[in-house]
Amino acid sequence: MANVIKVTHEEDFHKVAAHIVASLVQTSPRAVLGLATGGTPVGLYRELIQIHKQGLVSFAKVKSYNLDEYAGLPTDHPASYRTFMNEHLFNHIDINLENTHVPDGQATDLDAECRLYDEMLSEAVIDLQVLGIGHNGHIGFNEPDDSLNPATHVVTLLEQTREANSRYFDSIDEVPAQAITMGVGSIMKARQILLLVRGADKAEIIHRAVTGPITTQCPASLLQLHSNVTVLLDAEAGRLFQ
Ligand SMILES: N[C@@H]1[C@@H](O)[C@H](O)[C@@H](COP(=O)(O)O)O[C@@H]1O
Repeated sequence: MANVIKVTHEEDFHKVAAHIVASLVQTSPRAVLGLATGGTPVGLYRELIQIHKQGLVSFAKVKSYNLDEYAGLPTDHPASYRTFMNEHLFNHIDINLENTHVPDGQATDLDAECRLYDEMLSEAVIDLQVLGIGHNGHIGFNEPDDSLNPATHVVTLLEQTREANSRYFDSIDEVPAQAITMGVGSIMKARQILLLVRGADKAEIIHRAVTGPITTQCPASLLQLHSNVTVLLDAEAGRLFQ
């Protein structure tokens, strides 16, 4: 059973998330972080930058692995996840960019890139994996399906996922059809998972993921099998939890 934390005030959401990440890095300066993109963790990253600027935490020895990246998008495209991470976090803290890893969506051989990413992951145990959730229960870009691939793989994005992410592009036609994502096996291997969920539109899916059946049709429900998951909810996303 996940540890579910529901916060009342929106600003506390980001502060609580940042406290969890920063405390880990303070006690384990060589921590390995699994990082996520999307709108939800932006406040967490903003708070971490603040805490870093106050001199309370250093990321100099931290390593990071991101969950996913669009296929075929230039690394410096404004909507690439590499750009997102650089702009929202890495460029503002003392992390060594060489210690940050985001799958290379521009690789000519995407399957080879997936194998390479898995090799890197196999050499590093993720201490804390930050996750968001898609409206259909996806984690990373692991979309609902009859079966799930445990390893890093190329995925064809569902239309609703492209639609949800089209806000970062000029139009939905520009959203890549495919992405590279860490698999659920790699996510489940993390020592600790912090699942961040905000907004009324996520209330039903997160309730289903935490309390409903464990099914590949809701990839986040597999997290019920992990022994150290914290689900952080804002008031709206936590509407269906007592
Ligand atoms: N690949 C990312 C996911 O990692 C993220 O969790 C999801 C939700 O994003 P948001 O937080 O913007 O709702 O968006 C994308 O699909």
